Amino acid sequence: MDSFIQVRRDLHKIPELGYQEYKTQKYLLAYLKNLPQENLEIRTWKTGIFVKIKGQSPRKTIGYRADMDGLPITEETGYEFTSEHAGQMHACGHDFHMTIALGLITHFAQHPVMDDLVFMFQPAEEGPGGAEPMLRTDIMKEWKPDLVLALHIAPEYPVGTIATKEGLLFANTSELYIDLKGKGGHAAYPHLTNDMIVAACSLVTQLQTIVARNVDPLDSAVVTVGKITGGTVQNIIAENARIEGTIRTLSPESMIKVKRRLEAIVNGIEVGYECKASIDYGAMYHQVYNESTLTKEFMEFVSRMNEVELVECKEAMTGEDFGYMLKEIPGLMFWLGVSSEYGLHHSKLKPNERAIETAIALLIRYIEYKGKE
Ligand SMILES: CC(=O)N[C@@H](CCC[C@H](N)C(=O)O)C(=O)O
Repeated sequence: MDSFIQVRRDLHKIPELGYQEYKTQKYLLAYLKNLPQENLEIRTWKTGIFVKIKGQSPRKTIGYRADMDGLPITEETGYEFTSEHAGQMHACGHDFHMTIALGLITHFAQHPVMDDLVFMFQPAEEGPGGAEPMLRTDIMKEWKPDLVLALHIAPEYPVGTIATKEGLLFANTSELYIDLKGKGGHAAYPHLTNDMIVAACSLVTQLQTIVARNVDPLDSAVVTVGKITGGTVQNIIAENARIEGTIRTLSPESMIKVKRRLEAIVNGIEVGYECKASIDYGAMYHQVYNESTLTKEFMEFVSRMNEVELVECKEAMTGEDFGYMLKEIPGLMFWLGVSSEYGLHHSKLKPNERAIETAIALLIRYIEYKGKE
């Protein structure tokens, strides 16, 4: 198992943003080429990789997806194996997800398995999204799994915990980019300008009313602004401002309603501040919806294992483009407890590496169990 911890550390050092996972792909390919090749077929797609393992007497194909990209975060973990890429970090556990996939491939490249297995190393989960285009590839059409699995690390659960639920697990998401253009000028002559800093501040405040006043309190939604930029220097009134954020809803219908309300507010800003505004929704992810029968069966399987504790969790407002795979292929995603004081997307996230072994052991047994059906 120490070798997989080393793999995780190697991957942790080289985080790359969506569709720039060149070093990561190279590392994974070099690792895969060192495995016994008899039952293995490897194909690449952009910066992603498909790996097929031939089963002994396949009645179905089991898919497993691992995302590959890091985030634009400056790491502050203090790790000896800290990110070598300034301003980029594996702060969402994709180094774990890939290592666990390699652990499974390593095992099944050397031990017989009944069903065919297809592993997908997927770029750009954090954006702009790699799952949907990967689904449309000819490789995927040829190797399409009959069921598909994925996991996500969960800092809030102790190592040894597996958490999931039937139905909705992760929210619908949409990125949000709003550009405001007004009239800049001298800081001493505000009456001759349309200040986009003031417009942006007002817009951010008004956006908070969507969840507070337009979404049914028994439904749930999130409108988060994560970044504001604008202006040039302290004594010039800003001509431009940009707001970047994300919208989360529990249903695709609520997403449409939230966006209609948001557009009305942005129109109001245009009128009120005599400026121009443009909205770009960027990448949108379909909800992660766990297929009922498979999830029930998986949860029963996990609850029978002494080494792990099963938690039936609530849905979360996180997003995952794995939702697109689950829209077309029955399957499920689950949370893997990694016990970190700091959460996902935090510069100090330190997932406990013992969870790698938990996940590999669990999934080997589950895949073997599915082969006996
Ligand atoms: C598990 C997780 O943290 N996923 C990301 C997905 C990002 C989707 C997209 N870039 C957006 O911000 O809407 C998340 O932030 O939930």
